[in-house]
Amino acid sequence: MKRQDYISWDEYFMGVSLLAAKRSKDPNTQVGACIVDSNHVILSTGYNGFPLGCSDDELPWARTGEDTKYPYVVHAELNAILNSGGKSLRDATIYVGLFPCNECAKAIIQSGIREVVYLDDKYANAKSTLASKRLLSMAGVKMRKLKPREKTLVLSFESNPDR
Ligand SMILES: O=c1[nH]c(=O)n([C@H]2C[C@H](O)[C@@H](COP(=O)(O)O)O2)cc1CO
Ligand SMILES: [Zn+2]
Repeated sequence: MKRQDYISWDEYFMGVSLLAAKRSKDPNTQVGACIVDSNHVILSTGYNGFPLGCSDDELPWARTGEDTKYPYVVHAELNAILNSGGKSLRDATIYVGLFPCNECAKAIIQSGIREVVYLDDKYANAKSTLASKRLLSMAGVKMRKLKPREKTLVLSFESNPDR
């Protein structure tokens, strides 16, 4: 008989997006994204970070004050779109830890992605999130909050038959 405790596609792709977020150097919010086609093939991943060649050690991670991260950081969703290497993203689904902002929504729509699956919506009342939802719904992009069956999923690097 087949295993019964295998993870769902949704859990798998959101899990990949959460793993990508672990690469983020942002001390406050780590976001990951995973773009998937209609055959359940992963097309790309990304996380929030500074552009290629722009050092994490020289640019600021501050949220407030004179010099903040905001003008420099590339959002996870845009990084995932740009990392797809020219593959078509038409009719794809993007899994993201955090609901996309309006700038990412524009890129999502223009790249042909048709569904956004998200976990957290902690900035639901921000202008950027409201504008994002307005754009995505006008463009007919589906938005779906993932309700995972389990709160956690443990990965182990130990060699263990039960992992
Ligand atoms: O959609 C998003 N995707 C994304 O990658 N981010 C990134 C930019 C910043 O590095 C961080 C947000 O920082 P903070 O929560 O400290 O304001 O998350 C932020 C958003 C905004 O919703
Ligand atoms: Zn964004």
